[in-house]
This record gives sequence, structure tokens and C-alpha cells, in this order.
Amino acid sequence: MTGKGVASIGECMLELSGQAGPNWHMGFAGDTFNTLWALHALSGNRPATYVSAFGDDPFSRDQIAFFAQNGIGIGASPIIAGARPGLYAITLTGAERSFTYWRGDAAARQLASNAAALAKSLENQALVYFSGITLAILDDASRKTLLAAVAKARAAGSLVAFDPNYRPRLWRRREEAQTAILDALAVTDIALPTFPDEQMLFGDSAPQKTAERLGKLVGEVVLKNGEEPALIAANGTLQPVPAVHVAAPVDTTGAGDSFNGAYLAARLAGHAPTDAVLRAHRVAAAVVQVRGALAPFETLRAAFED
Ligand SMILES: Nc1ncnc2c1ncn2[C@@H]1O[C@H](COP(=O)(O)OP(=O)(O)O)[C@@H](O)[C@H]1O
Ligand SMILES: O=C(O)C(=O)C[C@H](O)[C@H](O)COP(=O)(O)O
Repeated sequence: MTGKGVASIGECMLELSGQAGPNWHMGFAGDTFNTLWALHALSGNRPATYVSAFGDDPFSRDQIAFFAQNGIGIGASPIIAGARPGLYAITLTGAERSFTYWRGDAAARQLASNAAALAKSLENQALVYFSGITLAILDDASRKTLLAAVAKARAAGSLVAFDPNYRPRLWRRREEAQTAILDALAVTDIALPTFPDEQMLFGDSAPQKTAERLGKLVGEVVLKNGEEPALIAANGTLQPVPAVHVAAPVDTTGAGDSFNGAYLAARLAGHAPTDAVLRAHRVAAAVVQVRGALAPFETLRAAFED
């Protein structure tokens, strides 16, 4: 692994969380941003870059300002005249989240429109992270540009981490998602999938089956499964690591993303996979106790170090 920074590629939206109606809280979130948020909170002084494309409207400007206030840059990401960010709202059934999106014409869909700018944003990174949602918002040609840029960063020494994060509504056909995600796994060093997503996408009958399948494709796999144990697949073995019991979860949005950020921060700091999963479980357990995808840096740090 060479390079100093951490970069995450994808779409950050406007997020409506909390109560439906006049008391909605608006924040900024999106799976790859949520992961970078936790990774940045927990990985000390590494420069953090969110790689995307942005509009030039007041909401895009506020979003970029919010990143900057929190120490996150946008690298060489394009700012596109007339474009604007996507929006999503969280609906809770108990603590389990579901999403409604308004994102079809979001600026982020153009994140690979300038291949040179994308490659520049990925230079000198210790870690490059992306997800199946990053793939889902791109057309075929842009997906190829993205995977080529990731492969180039990897060849230059970056560690590549990927969460398949399957969102059926973002794909035209399940087969298209399967192909794109397998292509992404072929350039991945650390895969961080979630069992229910993999079951939907590949029909796996049990977490062990998913971990074994993915363990043949990627050197280091951590399979999340809500409050059930996570499974580490590495060096041909499977190891379960129990989650933290949370008596009253509030909103599970961003739990998996924050888990990923904490796991990667721990691995970059030299912790072994098992210790990294224990830290990631603690961080995710803290995130399910707050509304919306992002928890305050201090909350994340306290859980990570606990
Ligand atoms: N109800 C819960 N109680 C405790 N921890 C949870 C709970 N739900 C999620 N987590 C934590 O968040 C991680 C990711 O959750 P999961 O639901 O599998 O991912 P995603 O948010 O991607 O669907 C789990 O591995 C666990 O650490
Ligand atoms: O769905 C999308 O496109 C989003 O990016 C919205 C959410 O912020 C993440 O999906 C949350 O991800 P989980 O950690 O799996 O709860």
C-alpha cells in the first residue's frame, strides 16, 4: 500500500431523516460518503477526498461547504453548470430503514464524464473505496471508465475496497447488477458486502455460502448481517465475529457504511481483521442509535476506541 490519502467515489444526496412532515431534518448522505465520513473521523490526519460530480446550485454549494467544514475535499471532481444533487427520504418501520429517491438526474451520474479528472482524484491514495451504488448510477461507458481508473490506482499501490450494496431499484435488470459487481470485485482487495443484499442478488442460501463464494474472488471479505455475527473470509477460512447487542435501535440507516469506514480505518492503522471487525461492530452499534446516516465524529471515535 502506498499513498497518503483516502478517497471514496459515489453520490452524496440531500437526506431527509427523522419525522415525516414539517419536522423533517435535512442532512447530506449517501453510502460512499457515509463510509468516508466514518473513515475520516477514525483515520487521523490522512487527507480525505469525496470523488463525485456536483452541480452549481445553492444545495450543491452547501454540500461542498459541509464537506470542507468537516475536513473532506472533492479532489478534481467536476462542477457541472445547471446540475443539482439527488435527494432521498428515510422511512422507518421500527428501526429498519427504507428509502424513497429523487435522484434520476443528479450531478453525480456524471462523476466519470471526465476520465482525466477522475484519475487525478485517485492519485496518491492509500485507499480507494466505491460501491455497487456508484456502479448503479453510471451508464455502461462511465462504468468502464470508473473501473479503469480504480484499476490504475490499484496498480499504483492503492488498496481498493468495495461494498456491493445492491439496491434493486437502481438497476434495470438483476443480471446487469451481477455483471457489474463481479467486474468490480475483480479489482478489489477488501470486499464488505451485506448478506441480505447478496442473497437478493445471487440467491445465496446462507451467509457461509456468500462468504465462501466471495472468498474465492477477493483476498479479504467481511460479510455483515445486521445484528447477527459478521463473517470474515480470508486465507481460505471463515471466522464469525458477533455484533454488539443494541437494546433499542433507532434508525439502521448507514450502519453498514459506518461499519465499513471503521473497519477500513482499523485496517489502515494496522489492526488485524478480527480486531477491526470488533471496532466496526461497536461503531455501527453507535450509528443505529442515531437518526440519519451520519453520527457525530466524537460518537464514532468513542465507539472505535472503547
Ligand atoms: N439491530 C442491530 N443491533 C446491533 N448492531 C447492528 C444492528 N443492525 C446493524 N448493526 C450493525 O451494523 C452492521 C451493518 O448492518 P447491516 O444491517 O448488516 O448492514 P446494512 O446497513 O448495509 O444493511 C452490522 O454488522 C452490525 O455491526
Ligand atoms: O441508498 C442509497 O443510495 C444511499 O446512499 C442512501 C443511504 O445513505 C445508504 O444507502 C445507507 O446505507 P446502509 O449503510 O446500507 O444503511
